[in-house]
Amino acid sequence: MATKRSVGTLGEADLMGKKVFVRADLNVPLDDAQNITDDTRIRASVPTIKFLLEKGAKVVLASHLGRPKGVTPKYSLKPLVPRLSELLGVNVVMANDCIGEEVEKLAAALPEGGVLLLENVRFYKEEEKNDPEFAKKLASVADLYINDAFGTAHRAHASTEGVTKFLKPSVAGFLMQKELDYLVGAVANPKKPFAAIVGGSKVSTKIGVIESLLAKVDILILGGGMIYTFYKAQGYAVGKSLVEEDKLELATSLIEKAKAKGVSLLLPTDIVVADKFAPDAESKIVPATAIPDDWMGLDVGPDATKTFNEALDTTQTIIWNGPMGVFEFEKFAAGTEAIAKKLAELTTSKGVTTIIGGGDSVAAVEKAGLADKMSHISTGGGASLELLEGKPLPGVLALDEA
Ligand SMILES: Nc1ncnc2c1ncn2[C@@H]1O[C@H](COP(=O)(O)OP(=O)(O)O)[C@@H](O)[C@H]1O
Ligand SMILES: O=C(OP(=O)(O)O)[C@H](O)COP(=O)(O)O
Repeated sequence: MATKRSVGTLGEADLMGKKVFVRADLNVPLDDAQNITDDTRIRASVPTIKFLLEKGAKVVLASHLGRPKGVTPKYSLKPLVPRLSELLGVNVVMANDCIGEEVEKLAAALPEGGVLLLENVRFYKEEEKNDPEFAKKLASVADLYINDAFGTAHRAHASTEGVTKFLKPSVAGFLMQKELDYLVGAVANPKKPFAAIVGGSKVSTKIGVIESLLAKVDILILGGGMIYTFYKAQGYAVGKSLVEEDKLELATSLIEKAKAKGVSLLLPTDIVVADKFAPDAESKIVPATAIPDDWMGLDVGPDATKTFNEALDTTQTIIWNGPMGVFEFEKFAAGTEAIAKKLAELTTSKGVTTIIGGGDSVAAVEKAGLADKMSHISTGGGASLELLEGKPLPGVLALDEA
């Protein structure tokens, strides 16, 4: 993907008094009382907005929240206003819509250094259809466009892609830039040795990532539910563990590809097995070659963790996507926690570049309280997966080149 122009190239002359349409990913989790349960994505969006406000711009801020079908009060962005205002140090004005007369009036009345938050862009089906008329209406209240919504950059929607046809320049925000620097830059030109750790539930959802990373890494560590398909492909008994019967040949071919490319592929040597899929299941540690019938593997064992740690000790760059086990159950969280701890230690004590590629691995790092110890934690699950598979993201492609 060509390098894109970043917001840092915009100066006071470009921004003073200008209305800037900022697409952020403010898709944060809310509880039943509409309280924000994790404000990471809001905090991650602040540097770009603050930069614009300091340069005297007027910010028209847009996002989606959830996957509403039409106007749905539970998916309103209104609950975000107090936290946004607090983090930005300004009183954020909220519109009841994302297009139309009221939005036009509020945008026209914005002072320099003011922020107008639009209502959920997905309240219109035209957003996800990337309808040009809708994109034109969104664009009509602003002079230029900044896309900082990395988490939504894999969607070709009106506010992430269509709007760039009507606003120039269209540039990447600081968060978008940082995500691309790590997930594209550091992965394409890693400090070597370079290791990837891939886990998660199924091999089918990670094939693209594994294949793409096999071309770049020195070490590939596999964990999570997908490993039982690899074991079965090698003729081991896997009991009641998760297996994708139609991916056995693929698993064998991935093992062969790793060999051919000289990649050290590490599968766990021992497993924590359970008698049922439940937090209170009976559990025991067994060799990977001896999973008993009627038991299922839900975590990697201590020997595997030791081997993984020794391999990781030799590296300079590590990318991690997907938990090592069912980390949501305390009894089966140790393998995932050990990876989180190891990466935190290597980042802080040895300056190793550690990149956490979105999704459940981020949740695991946060659960372990180690989020601030990693080099980069992606704010996009689906988007980071697509990037790591080598797919171009429509929301990035549409931006001006640097
Ligand atoms: N051995 C296992 N058996 C079943 N599920 C597993 C196993 N190990 C991990 N998982 C589950 O995989 C899920 C995450 O998978 P996935 O969505 O592919 O990862 P990510 O969100 O990081 O991309 C978690 O909910 C976790 O409980
Ligand atoms: O939460 C998001 O993606 P993620 O769960 O893959 O990280 C983004 O806001 C994109 O949302 P979408 O998958 O409804 O388009």
